[in-house]
Amino acid sequence: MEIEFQRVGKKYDSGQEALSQVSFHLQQGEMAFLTGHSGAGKSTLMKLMMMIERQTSGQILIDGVDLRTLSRRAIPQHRRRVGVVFQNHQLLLDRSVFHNVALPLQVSGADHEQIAKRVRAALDKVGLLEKEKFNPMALSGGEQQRVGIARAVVNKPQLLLADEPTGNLDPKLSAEIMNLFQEFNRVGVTVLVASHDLALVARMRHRVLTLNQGRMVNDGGFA
Ligand SMILES: Nc1ncnc2c1ncn2[C@@H]1O[C@H](COP(=O)(O)OP(=O)(O)OP(=O)(O)O)[C@@H](O)[C@H]1O
Repeated sequence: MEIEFQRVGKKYDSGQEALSQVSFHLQQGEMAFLTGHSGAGKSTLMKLMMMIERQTSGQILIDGVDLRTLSRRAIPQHRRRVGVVFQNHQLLLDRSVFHNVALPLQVSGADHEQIAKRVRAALDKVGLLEKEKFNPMALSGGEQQRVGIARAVVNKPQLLLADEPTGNLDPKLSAEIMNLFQEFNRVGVTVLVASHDLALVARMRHRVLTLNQGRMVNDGGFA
């Protein structure tokens, strides 16, 4: 998936201007990091890409299509093409690892056999195939995060967004999670990872986008 922001602004109803005049272009198949202080606008930028929030100025083009021109019906279709990973992974604790990963497929109406195949393929990619019957509470923090990643990729998204995916993890586990994102990127998925961890971001040697008080202050260089 290819993404282009053209002078995008987002002002919340509260009056808070979270983004202003943000322009950048992510090529199909590119991987980049998004950094910036707390409140700089990282989550807002990702919410605009998922159409959870709408920009108040400027244009967002996804594969050349202006998001404002999408019909109401096209919005869920768009969201299915985007996989999202959060820091607090938001797993459901009343169901197994398997059923957590299966959720996005159930929403999109796939049959049982197909669901089982896709869920196991996703769990295999994150190295958790043998834990499919476990309750998420019985897993370590790093494993829980990998379940969240399996769930994000089970629909084979063309864009993977991760908002502070390593926030609670130690450096070794954080590096493992970043390597996983890199593997998805290697097979053609466009990946954008928001992270506070500048040392980790620098080690990954990808493009770095930096927000400061809602403005893009650095694009292209390494952290
Ligand atoms: N729903 C909302 N309503 C009003 N203001 C909001 C809303 N969401 C975010 N903001 C404000 O917009 C600004 C940017 O917030 P955002 O969550 O995008 O930053 P962030 O860079 O992701 O921060 P963090 O790293 O702390 O998650 C902040 O000032 C925040 O308080």
